[in-house]
Amino acid sequence: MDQKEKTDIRSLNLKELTVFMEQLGEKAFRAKQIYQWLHVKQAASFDEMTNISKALIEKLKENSHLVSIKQEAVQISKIDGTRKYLFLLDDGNVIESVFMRYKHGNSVCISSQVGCRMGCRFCASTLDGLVRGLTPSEMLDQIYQIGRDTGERVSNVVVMGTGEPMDNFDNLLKFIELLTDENGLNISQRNVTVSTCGIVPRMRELADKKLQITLALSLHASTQEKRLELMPVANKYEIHEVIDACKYYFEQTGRRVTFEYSLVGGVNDTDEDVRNLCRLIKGINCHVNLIPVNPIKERDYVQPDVRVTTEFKNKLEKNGINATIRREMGRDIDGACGQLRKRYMGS
Ligand SMILES: C[S@@+](CC[C@H](N)C(=O)[O-])C[C@H]1O[C@@H](n2cnc3c(N)ncnc32)[C@H](O)[C@@H]1O
Ligand code: SF4
Repeated sequence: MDQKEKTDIRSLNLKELTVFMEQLGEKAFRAKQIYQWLHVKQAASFDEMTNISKALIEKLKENSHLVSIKQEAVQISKIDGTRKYLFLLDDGNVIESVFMRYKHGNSVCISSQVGCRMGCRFCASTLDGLVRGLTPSEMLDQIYQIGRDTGERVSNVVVMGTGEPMDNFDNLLKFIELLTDENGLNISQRNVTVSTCGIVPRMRELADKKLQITLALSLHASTQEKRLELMPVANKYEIHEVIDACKYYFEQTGRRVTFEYSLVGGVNDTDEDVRNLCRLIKGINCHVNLIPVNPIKERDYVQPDVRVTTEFKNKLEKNGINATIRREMGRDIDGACGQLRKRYMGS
């Protein structure tokens, strides 16, 4: 059987794995054992499953495929221990993930797609378009591999690497289910953040699931006109529609929404921008994350002065809006998101 036709065993939930085992003529309790190997012990191959008979391992190899991504490179920051990983997928594609240490625990930022088709002007991940969405197992294995490599527990997961998670929606939902499953890694839903450029129907659908995960909206502008300059997705979903979807998310889940705002010098960092932003999001239970734009060589966007960034934050706070300036992690190894992969691919 071709690899592609085989069941992606690490993407199955326990119920599906039980059905799969029954189809192979095995007892249901075997499913629990194998699920443990896949998601608690995080086995990289079937041969690691020492309490499973050789015959069953052969049957599993014949009928299923165990996704295990390969660490191709890692850059480690001398400043704060941030690690940037490059992983090789079975089909030869490469993706990036980042491990960060915070006071409240270790956090992993994962990719959800190979490339992205959303075309945001400042983002390196989209320069070569979308190749494909990642499977639930490929999303999970970024966390498993990093846990193995560092030997440390991962307590927070942010879906903020390459790709638009809402453009890979079913796989995203399955990934969250597996990640937060009490029989698996059991990460609390509250410690999971999904960031989107604003695909309104999917944001609303996610809200209806009433999960306890945090939704982060990449807002980056305070008016429809300015957002259009930076983010082509604004052609499809108007800024007020996107804000309404955020309000809906809060209503359905009770979870405070995060607005990400990449500050670009001379583009969205003026007094008028901050005034418009206050007007746009006033009254919403939210938090604003200000991120000085990370320049990429393909565009001439620059970071504002530190003074301008601080002023921007202070003005938001004066208007009663919670705001932080995102601390740059791994400054010495940093390239903007997606740049390590681009360099690896030789462009
Ligand atoms: C790479 S995206 C992935 C998640 C999702 N596609 C989104 O846009 O929210 C994660 C965040 O990184 C931001 N980002 C992308 N390129 C950036 C850059 N050069 N400087 C600062 N932030 C950037 C995005 O705007 C977004 O808020
Ligand atoms: S910012 Fe997010 S949605 Fe926009 S191009 Fe980059 S990855 Fe895609």
